Amino acid sequence: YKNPHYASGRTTMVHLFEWKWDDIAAECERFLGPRGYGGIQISPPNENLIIWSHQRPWWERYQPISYRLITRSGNEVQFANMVRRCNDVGVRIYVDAIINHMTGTWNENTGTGGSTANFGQWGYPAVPYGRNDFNFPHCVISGSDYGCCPDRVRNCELSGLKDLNQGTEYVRTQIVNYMNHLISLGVAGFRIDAAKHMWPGDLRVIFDRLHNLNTAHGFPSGARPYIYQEVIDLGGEAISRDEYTPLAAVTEFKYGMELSRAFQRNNQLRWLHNWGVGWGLLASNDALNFIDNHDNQRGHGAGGAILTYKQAKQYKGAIAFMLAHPHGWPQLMSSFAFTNTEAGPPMDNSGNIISPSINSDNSCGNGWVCEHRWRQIYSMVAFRNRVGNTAVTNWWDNGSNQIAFCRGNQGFVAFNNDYWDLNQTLQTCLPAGNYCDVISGEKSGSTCTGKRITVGSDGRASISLGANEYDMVVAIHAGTESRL
Ligand SMILES: O=C(NCCCOc1c(-c2ccc(O)c(O)c2)oc2cc(O)cc(O)c2c1=O)[C@@H]1CCCN1C(=O)/C=C/c1ccc(O)c(O)c1
Repeated sequence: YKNPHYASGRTTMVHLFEWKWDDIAAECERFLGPRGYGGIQISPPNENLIIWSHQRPWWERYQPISYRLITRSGNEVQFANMVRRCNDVGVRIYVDAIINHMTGTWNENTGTGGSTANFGQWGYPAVPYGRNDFNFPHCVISGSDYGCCPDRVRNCELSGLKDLNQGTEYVRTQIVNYMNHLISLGVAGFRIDAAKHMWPGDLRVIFDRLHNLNTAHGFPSGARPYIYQEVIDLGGEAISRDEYTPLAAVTEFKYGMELSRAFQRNNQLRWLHNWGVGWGLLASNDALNFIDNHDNQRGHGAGGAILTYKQAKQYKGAIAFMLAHPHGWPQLMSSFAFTNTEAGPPMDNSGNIISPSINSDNSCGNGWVCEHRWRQIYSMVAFRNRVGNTAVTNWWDNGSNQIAFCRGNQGFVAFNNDYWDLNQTLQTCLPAGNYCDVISGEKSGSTCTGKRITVGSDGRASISLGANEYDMVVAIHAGTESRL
């Protein structure tokens, strides 16, 4: 369950938060496929409760009312079409699976597919679920439970959401059928939302009943779904992510928390020379890493001040480091712009999501940020694809916030987060020749729109990175995007 099954040469997933299925299919064909992205995490495709009382908040999609594939992102036909078109261009689809709970209790009780529910009776007729399918006695998790009481964290309601009992055969069957239906449609795996709130033993039973991936979508026979479990664990809680790593991969919230600290100068970059398990991070193959995600980019997630698109220069620096460093499997966030942390995606006054527009400079409009279309970010995806599993070598730093390192003889990257310029002749480990810096520009024919870097026969090059430049990174590699 720890292999993403990316098409060969691809390494990186992007979370297209709240995108519609037709728009994702188009983005696979016009951008993500050609640019070498490996996969997409999509928003929950199952029917969710409509919550107008909070103006359709982003978190209404985390309140299931059934497992029917009908949401504001589209219906089952559009879902299947998206998976087919993305797999056909080498881009995998991972489903955000909300299997811990159903809805909270609201005045509104209609779902995005028209299903209704009876919250007071724990009645979800569109599944169907009834009172016996939920944990008993009724209890709600309180803040102090996280530190003392694993049973309550698993058996009580998370923020008032009806808490399913995955210990019964009936509930397991409903969940497994939902996930196997998605596998039959060609998805490559799942994010298990709120995994901390479910018993590892129940999850193991559920995972082991999942079918192999669908070979008609290009997966090798016998391929198991890629599963990454959302376990927010920054330490100090009774439940540890180590209970979940024997099962499948786990979201590594420490990754983004520590890199956000470092790139905001609360830690010197030089300390990143041993980035990895030396920092208390999960083992590389167990870790799904990210700088920000849909929850902590809104500040109520774990870990304090997380870098987001709003702090663009530092954010691109942290993203570049994540993509340049071999540790773990990276996930990029692709957001809609927000100031209100409850707000849902751009929508018309009937509540329909407005599609991203694509500007002439390839950026997005209509309120979509499209970080995955930022040159500095997609260029580092190509860098990561190129350098493969080569090792970090020739680490250099200035004892402060200027660092540089090689990836085998395939790539070289340098960072300057000091208040003074970086001007050094450094070992790039690359073959002699001329390279375009893929951060300040890109290769255009036989010229560079940004910096041009000449590597000598000794592999050394003169690297300059001003403290006040637009970006704090220089990156060159042996691939066609950089090498002249
Ligand atoms: O203040 C809120 N919630 C209480 C504090 C956050 O607790 C939640 C956590 C949570 C937070 C921290 C933890 O350590 C933890 O174990 C769980 O996970 C969820 C997962 C869901 O599928 C749906 C939810 O409503 C939540 C949730 O409310 C607002 C209003 C309701 C949704 N929500 C939110 O803030 C929604 C947050 C949310 C939604 C989806 C997620 O995947 C997620 O990680 C967080």
